[in-house]
Formats: sequence, structure tokens, C-alpha cells
Amino acid sequence: MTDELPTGAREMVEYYIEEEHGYLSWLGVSVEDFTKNSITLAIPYDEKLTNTTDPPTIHGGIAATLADTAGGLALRPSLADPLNGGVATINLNINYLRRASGDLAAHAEVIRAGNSVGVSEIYVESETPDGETQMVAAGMGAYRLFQD
Ligand SMILES: CC(C)(COP(=O)(O)OP(=O)(O)OC[C@H]1O[C@@H](n2cnc3c(N)ncnc32)[C@H](O)[C@@H]1OP(=O)(O)O)[C@@H](O)C(=O)NCCC(=O)NCCSC(=O)Cc1ccccc1
Repeated sequence: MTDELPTGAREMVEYYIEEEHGYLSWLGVSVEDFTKNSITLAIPYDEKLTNTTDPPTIHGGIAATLADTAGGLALRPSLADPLNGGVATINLNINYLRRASGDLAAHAEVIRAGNSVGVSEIYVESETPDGETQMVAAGMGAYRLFQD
């Protein structure tokens, strides 16, 4: 697998998130990095996403959403036809390691992309309440790959 993405792939994913996907655009998801077998997505801190803790910490579902989306999008370039194929989550496992109180960044790497199933490993980083940037969640996702 080369690390080269088809021309315009990043712009297409950005268009999908910002213009076509109401939930992901509402969360403010952005593409930070995209290669043939990995992607990094981010969500900026927003009070509307927090639990009522002191200090406020981001609801775990937000990190799970970002991890799920990153794990799935990381697999898209592995499809025989990345434009017309599709990806759907079969199973997602998330371990929350620390509380998150800042921007979230999820980095997903393809572990294996087969013909009909792919697996991605995902790490989510954020600022923690003590002011350090650390890994706040680690996940693994299995995805159904639709080749056309
Ligand atoms: C498909 C499978 C995972 C496995 O079953 P198998 O027996 O191996 O599959 P089979 O070959 O029989 O396929 C037939 C079924 O597959 C459906 N389909 C076809 N093409 C597509 C397509 N392109 N995308 C989606 N589905 C497609 C088709 O309508 C048909 O359904 P039907 O039979 O008519 O109702 C099944 O258990 C399932 O659909 N689970 C729910 C999965 C789910 O909802 N996950 C959460 C949402 S993902 C998310 O949010 C994360 C994310 C977001 C954004 C970006 C990245 C990540």
C-alpha cells in the first residue's frame, strides 16, 4: 500500500463533512491529516459538548463519534473504488483513559483492509483538566467495506 492519496481526496472528505453531513458539521469536525491508510480529525472544544463537571469535561460520546468517523474514513482509500464504495461501522470499542477538557483530535490507522471487512485502530488526544495534552481514549473499530 503506497501512502499516496488520489488527488482531491482530502477536499472531497472536507466537502462531505462540511456541506453534506449535518451532525459532523455541527460538531465542527475538521480534517487535520489524511494519507492512504490514516486520517486525523479534530473537534474544537465547545461548552455545548460538555458534562456538568467542574471543570467541564467533554461527553464521551463526542470522542466516540470522532473515533468512529476517523476509523471509517481511514479505510475509504483502501476501497477498490473510494468514490462509489462505502463504509459502515460493525463494531466500535472505546476505552476512556482520562477526562478531556480541550479540543479533541482522533488519529486512525488502518490495521487491515480486506475485501468486505476493515479494522482501524484509533487514538484520541485532548487537553486534560491538569492542562496537559494526553491520550484520552483509545479505540478499535471494525467496518463493513462496500466495494461499489
Ligand atoms: C452491513 C452490515 C454491517 C453487515 O451485514 P452484511 O450482511 O454483511 O451486509 P450485506 O452485504 O448484506 O449488506 C446489506 C446492507 O448494507 C446496507 N448498505 C449497503 N451499502 C451501504 C453503505 N454504503 N453504507 C451503509 N450501509 C450500506 C444495505 O442497505 C443493506 O441493508 P438492508 O439489508 O437493505 O437493510 C449490517 O450489519 C448493517 O448494515 N449494520 C448497520 C451498520 C450501521 O448502521 N453502522 C452505523 C452507521 S456508520 C457510521 O455512522 C460511522 C461513520 C460515518 C461516516 C463516515 C465513516 C463512519
